[in-house]
Amino acid sequence: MEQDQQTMDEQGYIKGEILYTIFHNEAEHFSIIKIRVQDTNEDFKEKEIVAKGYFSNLQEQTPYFFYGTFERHARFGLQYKVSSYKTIVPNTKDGLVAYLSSDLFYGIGKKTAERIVEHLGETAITQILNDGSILQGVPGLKKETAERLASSIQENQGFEHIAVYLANYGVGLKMAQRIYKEYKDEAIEVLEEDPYQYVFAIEGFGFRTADDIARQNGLSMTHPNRIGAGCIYILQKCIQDGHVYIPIEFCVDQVGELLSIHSEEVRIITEQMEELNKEKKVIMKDTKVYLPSLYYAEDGFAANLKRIMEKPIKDETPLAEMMKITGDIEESEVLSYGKEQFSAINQSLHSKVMILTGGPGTGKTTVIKGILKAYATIHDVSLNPKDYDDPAEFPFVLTAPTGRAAKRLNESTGLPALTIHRLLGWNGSNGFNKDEQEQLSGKILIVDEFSMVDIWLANSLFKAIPDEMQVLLVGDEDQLPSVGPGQVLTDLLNSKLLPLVRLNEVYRQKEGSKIIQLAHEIKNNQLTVQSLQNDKDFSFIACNEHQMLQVVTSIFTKAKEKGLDVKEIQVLAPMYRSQAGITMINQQLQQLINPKTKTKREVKYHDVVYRVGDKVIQLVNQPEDGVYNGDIGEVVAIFREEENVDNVEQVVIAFDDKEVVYERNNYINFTHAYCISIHKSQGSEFPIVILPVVSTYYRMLRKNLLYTAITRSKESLIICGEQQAFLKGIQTMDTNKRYTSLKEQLSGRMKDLKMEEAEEVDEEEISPYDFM
Ligand SMILES: Nc1ncnc2c1ncn2[C@@H]1O[C@H](COP(=O)(O)OP(=O)(O)OP(=O)(O)O)[C@@H](O)[C@H]1O
Repeated sequence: MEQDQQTMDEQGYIKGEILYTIFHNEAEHFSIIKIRVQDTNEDFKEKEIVAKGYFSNLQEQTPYFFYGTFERHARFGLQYKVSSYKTIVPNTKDGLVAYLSSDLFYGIGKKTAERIVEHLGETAITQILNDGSILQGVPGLKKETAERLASSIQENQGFEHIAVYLANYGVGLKMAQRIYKEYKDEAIEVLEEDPYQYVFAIEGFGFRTADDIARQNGLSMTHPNRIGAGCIYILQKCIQDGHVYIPIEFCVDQVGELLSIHSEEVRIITEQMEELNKEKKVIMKDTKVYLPSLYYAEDGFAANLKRIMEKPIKDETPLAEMMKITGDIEESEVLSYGKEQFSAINQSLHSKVMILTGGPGTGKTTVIKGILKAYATIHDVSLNPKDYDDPAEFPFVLTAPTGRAAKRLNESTGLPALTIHRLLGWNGSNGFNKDEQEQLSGKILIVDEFSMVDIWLANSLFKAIPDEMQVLLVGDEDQLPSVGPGQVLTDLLNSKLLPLVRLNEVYRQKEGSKIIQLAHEIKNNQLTVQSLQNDKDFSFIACNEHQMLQVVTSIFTKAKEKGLDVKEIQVLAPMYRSQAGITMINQQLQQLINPKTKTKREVKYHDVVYRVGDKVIQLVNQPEDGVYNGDIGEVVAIFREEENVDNVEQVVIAFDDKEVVYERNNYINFTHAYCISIHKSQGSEFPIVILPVVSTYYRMLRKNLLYTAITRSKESLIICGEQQAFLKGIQTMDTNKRYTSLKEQLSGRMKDLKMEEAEEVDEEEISPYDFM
């Protein structure tokens, strides 16, 4: 403590009492306070100063040392920005009695405080901090009260002590709060012995900061903790690029580079990786290294897929009967299935697990509806959930990875469809309610937009599928892979282990859709400049990066003049930065569509203004509130702190069927959605899409990205930008290979499993018409 004091005294400080609190945010522990200055080593002569910082449990009329720096605020003038602080524990008997009987310590009145001070003397606090049980000897003090007081004193002083200590390493108060919450009294010990732990346990704690602290504490360049942390850090970073594993050699190189370890010493890295492997902190297999959660996710998914496939379907419906059944459906739907579509219906009803893939407008939804109806006829079951007394008896389970995709599935089939998270019952940090112990009920599971499902979610879903359940995985293989690690759909297709029907024939094109034509030309590498001629549902507006905002604005202005609902129009762009990036487009469109008015409430968060009426998008899964990454909503209310019982500022966002309340520390979970990223648009469709494409996006312009963007539009597509950039983009393949080993895992496991028809189905010989 004394040493801390010395180091801190070299820093600027203000000693003083809090007069009153000007602002306090409970969620972030952020406060702005007015201080009466008692002493300072700063060049400051005033009697009072406004200070701000992240504090825990500050008490008015209690003296503190505040360490920090002066800052001039544009509106509020000179302020003291506090980087750490500590209570000045009184050293007189009267002061101690006042301190112990203050609001800080519940249940201690003046009389009890006097007895404590009487018994322990002026050094009472130091004695209690050293050994809380010393309070047990205070006459008349109940054991419970003594224990509670000891832990409150330790808690209060503990945080300040740690904050002061961390400040020596340049770690601010906000981070200190997070560290203290996680490690409590062990924070300093961890910091001295293995600060790298913070990188993995504390959000926002950088590897470089931990490394600097470790080096200051004399940890050698090749210390096992340093190298181990470097490995885990590199593996975690690689997950962000979608990898499930990375080659050991690559990992060693990356760790060497991160830690500046010379090539002659790389042996030390390999040895430490083997150590981590023994401790099961990483998994090394052949030439690959994984984080355990990913290794076991792939392994678990493969094992569960095998388990499900091992139970074949008992009843076979003869082909002639299938023809008859589908013929009846065709009549009721007033269409006739194409050969591939019939194949898909027939094959899926005879396969335990099947994949259905195809581009836009090839009839995936039409086929799903056909499968549901045919299943209902074959098994003589109702498609109406209300006809079942026990909901668990309802045979059809429909799901999709995003809220919007699930909603579309529900609208197109008329059956209940949930997000995978809701289907499995997300229960917060502990995972899902449905798992291998408590599996899903139902007979046939249809998962739409399967290309978006990462290996973690695929594993969780397949765990919960009972042996007898039939599974149909539906997705478009040409779309972007999942945001999370893995490429489950692609790996399953490449493994050639599952029956597959690929729909190639386009039906919507027959209705004259240029959008679908473009999508298929991109997919088949056939698009030329001529394809970009304007049509009734497509236009290409030539402009450069600097004209983009003006062009997008004028499209919206014209749409408004024509009386179109601007909410129907969605701008999709590949990146946030640039003159024509998502951030600038959003700012511009907010001004046009939802401008500032005297009455409309707004809040500012990190330089972005959110206003009632703003269109916003959810950026992360928040299953506890039923909102998911990619859901689009509208700000419907903003409450000031004094206007609600929780005394915190709140933004309320309405999504399709629910309203979600966000407090300031969660504002990071949403952003404006006048323009959204193409990645976030996966699984959603919009009536009108505006797609800016300019050469400044060059690094992002890839075939699957542009294909995904174009296939989001249902009625109308407007591309604005440079033709050359667009043409170059659709010819650029995504070369960012993802390291995954699902294909190998599957072929290893399935060797001994007698496969059903695993080839792509081709029923050239038969046609439904033969039976009609
Ligand atoms: N056999 C068919 N005969 C006539 N029209 C069809 C046929 N199959 C599909 N369609 C029509 O083609 C359009 C696209 O079909 P559907 O929505 O099922 O395709 P999709 O693959 O799900 O497309 P997307 O992925 O773009 O939603 C629909 O209007 C549908 O009614």
